[in-house]
Amino acid sequence: MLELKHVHKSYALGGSSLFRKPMVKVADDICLTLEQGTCLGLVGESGSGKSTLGKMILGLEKPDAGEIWFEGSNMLALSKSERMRMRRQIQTVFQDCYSSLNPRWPAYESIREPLANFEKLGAGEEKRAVQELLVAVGLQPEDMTKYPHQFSGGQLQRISIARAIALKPKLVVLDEAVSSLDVLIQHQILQLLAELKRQFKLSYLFISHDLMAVRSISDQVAVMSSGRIVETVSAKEPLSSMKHPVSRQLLASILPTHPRERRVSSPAAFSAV
Ligand SMILES: Nc1ncnc2c1ncn2[C@@H]1O[C@H](COP(=O)(O)OP(=O)(O)OP(=O)(O)O)[C@@H](O)[C@H]1O
Repeated sequence: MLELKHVHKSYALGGSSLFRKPMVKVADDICLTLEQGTCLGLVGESGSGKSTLGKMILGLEKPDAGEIWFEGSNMLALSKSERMRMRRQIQTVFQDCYSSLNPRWPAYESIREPLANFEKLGAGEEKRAVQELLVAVGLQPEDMTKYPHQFSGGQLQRISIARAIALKPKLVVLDEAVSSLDVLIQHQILQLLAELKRQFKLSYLFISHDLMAVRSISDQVAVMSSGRIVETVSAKEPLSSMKHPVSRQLLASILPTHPRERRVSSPAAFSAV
């Protein structure tokens, strides 16, 4: 479904120098494949380039070099109208549900907006579609009249998810989508995402710094460090199959050496240890 071939991206480092600014590589020869109906987890420390990779797949950033293929088309070679058509097939959920939803809009407007942009439904059909989406994400149809400040963080993320799946996309880029939630709510949202993936035949790119959350939902896990994919493993393999020093470092941060000292940070981690 999605293939990245030798993708490169650099940013100029800040500063007021008159001379050529030094560049930082955030994607360095990235090659990745995501099969239809699966979840590819992308894990790595802060600043390793995960979000930039997600943005390039969403068309929000342009690679300096390389190709991004989606459903047999090179996304970087599409015309504007073809890109728009393709764009509806790839949706996203960001970490910060408070800023990704308009505080002045009731849930109805937030979920309806993509439908209004891309589909010409009658008012009754739109309302029915929004209500069905609310139910699909575990909320009530009546919740459509409520405003963001009337929801909890977990409920807001459910609305962001409803909005992301409103157009029945093929791929959803989930960028730290559960990171701002407390542990139990994270677990519920991960379960919801797994259920929606099955129900709506979705594929996911799940970006997180939390290795256990990534493993709990992904089929494949790619580890990123300084703009490079340093290791890709099946999520079914035991943790010990992760050999790269960066992967070991991520593991060490969640699994202290002595069992008595283990502070289980998520239900996913709990089942793994
Ligand atoms: N628009 C930009 N201009 C310049 N530098 C940028 C820009 N966007 C990101 N960067 C830099 O690129 C690097 C990678 O950022 P990115 O957000 O992709 O990493 P990340 O792995 O998602 O990190 P985090 O988990 O903290 O979000 C960082 O050093 C960041 O400061």
